[in-house]
Amino acid sequence: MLRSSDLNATALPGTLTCLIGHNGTGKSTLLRTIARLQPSIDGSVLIGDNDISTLKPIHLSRMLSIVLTSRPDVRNMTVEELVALGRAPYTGFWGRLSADDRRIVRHSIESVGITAMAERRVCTLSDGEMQKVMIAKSLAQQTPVILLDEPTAFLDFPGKIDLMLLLQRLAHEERKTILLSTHDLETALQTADRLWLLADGALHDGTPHELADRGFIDDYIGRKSVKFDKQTLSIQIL
Ligand SMILES: Nc1ncnc2c1ncn2[C@@H]1O[C@H](COP(=O)(O)OP(=O)(O)OP(=O)(O)O)[C@@H](O)[C@H]1O
Repeated sequence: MLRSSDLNATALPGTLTCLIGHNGTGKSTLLRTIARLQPSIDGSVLIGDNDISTLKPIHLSRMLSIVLTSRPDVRNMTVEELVALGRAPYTGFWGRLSADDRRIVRHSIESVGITAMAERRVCTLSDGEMQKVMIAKSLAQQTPVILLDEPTAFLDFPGKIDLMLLLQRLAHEERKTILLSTHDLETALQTADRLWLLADGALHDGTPHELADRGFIDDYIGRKSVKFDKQTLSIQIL
């Protein structure tokens, strides 16, 4: 849950929430603030009953993981080794993996369908493959909350659909709270359980149909040459 004087929104377990808004409205800033990568100017972020500003880093890293668009500088690692870094909050100073840690890493790799590339070097991966690896790392971290900043930005159209359906499945089947920012409005409308729409300094929180019915999607598109169908949540350029 997010609270401040102007913004108040909740992302729930078992749901995929998409954060949308025009360029520069503050999506990345909001995600980075929720993940405590930058200090909050105002308001508070609660995970369950815990205000994240009061949590020790080790506890926060067991509750929340974030997948950013930047590639980690670990080009010589294998995919499996990188995913295993997700176990860091549990493995202590030396980072030694137990049999249970290894099982969790393998399961995370299988969950995102990248078993065939487990032995590949990270530097050989495409952007889309890298996104899946970072999601597997996040799964290995076993956090109830996963944040992703524009995970579909560099993917081709089928890749975007695959990734959104993967995140939807992880939210629904593994009861994760998944919050991601995206500019892919139509894909978000079709796959998200809820939307957080940042516009005019406010955050509108609701299901895609609720926000569509309240006129927020039309306002966000803001073009007479674009027809938005509230029933099917589809967009047509006239
Ligand atoms: N390090 C920074 N220093 C100063 N201003 C910043 C910094 N980072 C972002 N901003 C500004 O804060 C505002 C929000 O930026 P942010 O990157 O959060 O937006 P965004 O919604 O993610 O944008 P986009 O969709 O273009 O990625 C913008 O006006 C941006 O210029």
